[in-house]
Amino acid sequence: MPAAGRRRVTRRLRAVAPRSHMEDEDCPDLVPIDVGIVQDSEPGSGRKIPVTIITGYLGAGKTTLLNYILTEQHSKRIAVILNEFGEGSALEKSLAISQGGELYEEWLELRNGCLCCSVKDNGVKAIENLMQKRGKFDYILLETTGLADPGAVASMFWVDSELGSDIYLDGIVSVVDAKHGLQHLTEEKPEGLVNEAARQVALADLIIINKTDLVSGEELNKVRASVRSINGLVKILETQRSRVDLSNVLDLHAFDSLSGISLQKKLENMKTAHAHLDKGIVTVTFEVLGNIKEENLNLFIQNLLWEKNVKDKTGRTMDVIRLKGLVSIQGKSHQVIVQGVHELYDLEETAVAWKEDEKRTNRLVLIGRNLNKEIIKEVFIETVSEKHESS
Ligand SMILES: Nc1nc2c(ncn2[C@@H]2O[C@H](COP(=O)(O)OP(=O)(O)OP(=O)(O)O)[C@@H](O)[C@H]2O)c(=O)[nH]1
Ligand SMILES: [Zn+2]
Repeated sequence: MPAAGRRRVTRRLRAVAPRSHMEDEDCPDLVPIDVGIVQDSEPGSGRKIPVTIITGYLGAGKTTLLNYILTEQHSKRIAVILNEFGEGSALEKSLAISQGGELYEEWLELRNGCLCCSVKDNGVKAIENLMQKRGKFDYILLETTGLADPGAVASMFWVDSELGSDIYLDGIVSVVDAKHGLQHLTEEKPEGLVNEAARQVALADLIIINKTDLVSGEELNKVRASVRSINGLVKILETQRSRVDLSNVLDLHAFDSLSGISLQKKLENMKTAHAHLDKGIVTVTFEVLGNIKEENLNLFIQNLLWEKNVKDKTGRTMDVIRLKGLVSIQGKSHQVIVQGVHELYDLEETAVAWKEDEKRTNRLVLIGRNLNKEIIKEVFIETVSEKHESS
């Protein structure tokens, strides 16, 4: 990999990251593609390429989903990065040759216009490699290893997206095994450890419950209910052999202001999940009327995500994995969308204007552990009503 062109995440951060994240040595930075001159002369080349992260527990059907997409006729030019960790039915045509300890991915061009390669790592290097083939594809699908934390991978793209990178994070899709998913999701982990399967569901913008051929309707209902109790916001599809309408997977715009309108509908229709007493991941949602100051909102979010000083009744830290919301910021005529993944978050004005006769309001959804709706709402009200001197 060329050292030239490497850039640290240091300026123009849209997604706000605490310092600890920025200094995280485990977080490989993406190499921005050198398109400077070409960009202006070639029509459409300035368009950013969406990346969808495909996650899901070991053997759930991620590779099956990507193979399906690769072999379907769909007039889309999709670059697919398969994770070859599991044996599965990965396209064996693709090669990953180890040379001097470094992996070199070979990209295969398929008959339907798609590109494919398989990798052993988290796939970020494969994307760098792929970007040298710009113009040959319009979309990137990235399979992560079954035990990966998709939040870490997502954060990399998200932070990078405003740094002149040519890609942006479109959404996180999680494949859940209908047969074994319930067992994975409800498995108790020692205190302090996160259940990876549940985390993948918590972070997802779309859930595909796969292998429905292996379960009864009753079992399927249980898996669906378990998924829903973890993530009250996510869209759920059910499949066999991961056969899914591509339009449901691509272009979710889950991380940009375009998702504001669909988020609004979801928030309005959302029923608050029952308060679970267990240690599992849950979704809580609350609404507070009024107009808030941006700096106060920042303070609230940073206390929650960075300082982690919001505790539940028993003193346990509320651990927020995913945060979404639509809020009313003083001085802004449009609704503002809040997005958070782990410690990164971002505020962006949407295209939806507050109507004159409309009550301005703030709706927030949090997915994570040890969340207590009443306490969070109280802390929110306290924080946004405090008079913090603005400069
Ligand atoms: N019965 C049944 N088997 C399926 C279905 N979808 C996938 N499989 C099988 O399940 C196994 C695992 O599928 P993969 O697509 O490799 O799963 P994966 O999530 O990529 O697995 P890892 O990469 O190892 O984590 C394969 O043998 C598939 O053929 C389905 O809908 N029904
Ligand atoms: Zn796989």
